[in-house]
Amino acid sequence: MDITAVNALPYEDFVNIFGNVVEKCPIITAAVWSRRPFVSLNALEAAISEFIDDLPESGKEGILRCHPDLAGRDLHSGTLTRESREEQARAGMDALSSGEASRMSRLNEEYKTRFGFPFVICARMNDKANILRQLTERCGNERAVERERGIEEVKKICRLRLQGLVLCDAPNKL
Ligand SMILES: NC(=O)N[C@H]1NC(=O)NC1=O
Repeated sequence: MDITAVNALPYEDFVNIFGNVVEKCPIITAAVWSRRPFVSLNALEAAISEFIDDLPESGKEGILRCHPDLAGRDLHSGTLTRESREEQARAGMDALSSGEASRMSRLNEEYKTRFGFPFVICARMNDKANILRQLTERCGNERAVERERGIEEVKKICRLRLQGLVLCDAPNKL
């Protein structure tokens, strides 16, 4: 799908195709549709980033709260979105040893209790060891630092999801 085809999409199709580039936040996709035409995929990504950056702190935290825990309940109950399932599987989150799983669960809870939103990291850019290390380290940060850090990770996840949709030849997605 090239950018001309993206720009030609009615909003229903645009939201159907791109609605989960930010996890469970189709409102962002619906909002940026009115910024068409995009000169490139980067311009679409930039429009999403700007929308997120313009949100108040509560909105940014709301985006983080739409993300499932890594190796959390949704993974075990099979209720992850397709995108998140693939990302978590690629980082080995579905194949943790019982020791790793309990450590991840304990740290995820500690993080959420401390900050009021879940730990978010771009799973496709990190392996299991790296995720556990970063989760441990980031538990020690300040809330404002983690809010911004989490949002940076959301943008990385978004970029890879957009690339997967637009750069791979997927006419059936239209
Ligand atoms: N909590 C969290 O980071 N979740 C996510 N990360 C990612 O790459 N996909 C997700 O669903």
